[in-house]
Amino acid sequence: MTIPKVLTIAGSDTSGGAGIQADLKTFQELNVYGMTALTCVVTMDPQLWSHHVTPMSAELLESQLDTVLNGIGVTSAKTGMLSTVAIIDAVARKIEERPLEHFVVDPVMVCKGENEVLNPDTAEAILEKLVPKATVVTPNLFEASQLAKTAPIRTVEDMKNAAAKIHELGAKHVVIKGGGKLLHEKAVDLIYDGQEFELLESDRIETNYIHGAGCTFSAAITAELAKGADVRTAVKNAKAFVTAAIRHGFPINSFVGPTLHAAHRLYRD
Ligand SMILES: Nc1ncnc2c1ncn2[C@@H]1O[C@H](COP(=O)(O)OP(=O)(O)O)[C@@H](O)[C@H]1O
Ligand SMILES: Cc1ncc(COP(=O)(O)O)c(C=O)c1O
Ligand SMILES: [Mg+2]
Repeated sequence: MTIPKVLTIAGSDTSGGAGIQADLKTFQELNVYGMTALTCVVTMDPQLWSHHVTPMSAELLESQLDTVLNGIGVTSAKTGMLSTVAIIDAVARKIEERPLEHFVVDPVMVCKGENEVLNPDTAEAILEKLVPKATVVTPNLFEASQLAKTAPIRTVEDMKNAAAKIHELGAKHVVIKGGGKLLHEKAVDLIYDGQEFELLESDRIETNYIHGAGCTFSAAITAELAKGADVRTAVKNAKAFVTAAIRHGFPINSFVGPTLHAAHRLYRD
């Protein structure tokens, strides 16, 4: 049996629901072999749950990328939290040396529950260096407005406008996640391939337990692409996977609740 090999280039969420942990759990659920290149470690204050990000050195990240890209080989990779410009430069360089069949860029700029951009310099570097190489880029509403340099996105029309601008930056497919924040009764995501807009709608679930939903969604897209799906099918399957995971999200303390990565397997509702 051959199992597709995939790579996540992302940060460690010590609480286990987002970041590299969400990616690996998703890869496992979707029957692909997951490997990692760690960019940073995120820890939380036990009393206040404020986040602290400790970056890896760019050299250490490069060694991890060499291990996987040159020592093993993958067809599909995704990025998550990239904590410094040096790290983003290193990712861009390594991907240029060894082009991938599928490169999913999840342009993580914020953590849910935190209002500030992690680092404004990294937002610009992601836009310049990684988005042009992306098979799929998966911003949430805030990240889409940063990449497209538009006002806050509130409606489906705003999403379409931002998607067209992000496509012009060079991403082959743009997937903007409306999630729970759009002025809409459904959880709407938009796919744009430069030609056609397609809206994906699912029930909007009333819950606070959505930590790591974006990581889970982009990891599922990466896994589905690695198994041979076309982009639209991969995004649709990923949406079904993350919707089930959100439906069965659960609290792990008084601050945070992750999605349940096993939901698609445990509950078929
Ligand atoms: N309340 C919700 N109900 C149903 N789906 C949701 C909800 N919130 C987010 N989603 C979906 O989860 C996925 C991740 O979106 P989102 O949570 O906006 O990303 P991020 O975690 O990057 O902010 C998207 O497919 C989005 O539509
Ligand atoms: C390491 C890491 N990556 C990514 C994220 C973003 O998570 P989400 O999938 O909720 O956008 C977080 C949020 O805490 C994180 O800690
Ligand atoms: Mg996100």
